[in-house]
Amino acid sequence: MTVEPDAQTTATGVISLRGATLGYGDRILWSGLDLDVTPGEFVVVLGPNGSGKTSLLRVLLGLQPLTAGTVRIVDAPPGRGNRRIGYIPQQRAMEESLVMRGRDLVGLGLDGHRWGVGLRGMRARRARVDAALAEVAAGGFADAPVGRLSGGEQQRLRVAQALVSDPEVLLCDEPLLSLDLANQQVVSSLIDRRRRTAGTAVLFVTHEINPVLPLVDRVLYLVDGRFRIGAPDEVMTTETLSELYRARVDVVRVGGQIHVVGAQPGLCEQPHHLHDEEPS
Ligand SMILES: Nc1ncnc2c1ncn2[C@@H]1O[C@H](COP(=O)(O)OP(=O)(O)OP(=O)(O)O)[C@@H](O)[C@H]1O
Repeated sequence: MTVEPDAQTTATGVISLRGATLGYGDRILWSGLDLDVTPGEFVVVLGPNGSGKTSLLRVLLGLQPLTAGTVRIVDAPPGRGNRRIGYIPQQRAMEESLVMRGRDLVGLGLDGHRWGVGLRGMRARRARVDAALAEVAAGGFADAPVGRLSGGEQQRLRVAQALVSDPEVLLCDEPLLSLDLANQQVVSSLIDRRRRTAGTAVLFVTHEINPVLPLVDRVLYLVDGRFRIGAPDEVMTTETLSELYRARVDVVRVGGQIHVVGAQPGLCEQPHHLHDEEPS
């Protein structure tokens, strides 16, 4: 007798979606999504405003149920407060009046009970926080009130908070937004180092692929209920994106960067200075 394997036994990824559909009321954001993200893989999620990128992260965080299909993340259905999942929320400046120290912010990423009570537990916890701070080179400002730190410094602390529990999956929602180029590089190389050294799988929502392009293994591109998944060279082409957008979209490569011209607002690069380049 042949036994049909179920979604659980066939799952090969630390993130695994099968026939996943998400809609709000009559509106379907995406449907029939099959995706396995393997340990150490860097998957970027792209798409115009409102295409359902953040909603995908909310599903994986257990904050939003699927309309149909199945989802598993680190061997379990999504649930709140799972320390095997690190999450970097959208970059927002913290209140200037926020007096919490950086090291306390990072400590919020740790489970209380895992470190035990008493002096030994406190020491172990502190050592873990110190290690996370060192990993993002934030030791120098760890005791300052976070409200007084620069956007880049705050973002390094958010990365440390997401990584302090040694997660197997890192979910990032536009973590480079409003960072300057130097800090974009700092933050993306921190994330890259973690997935290379610890095998943490990364799902990275962004509007701008170029700052992370050298790191990307696969792209999940969502447009108006449709999607494509594949290597950047497969997905980021004039043909594929025109098909997805159902309109002419030119993908132009300039100096190792990818520019998308003619798509809906919210994704496009500036379309100027690109006219002489060959679409790929
Ligand atoms: N709880 C909800 N109820 C109804 N509609 C919702 C809910 N949450 C999100 N939406 C809608 O779903 C759509 C997708 O939202 P989502 O935030 O996932 O998009 P996104 O791709 O991350 O967009 P952006 O690039 O603008 O951040 C939006 O139109 C949003 O208004």
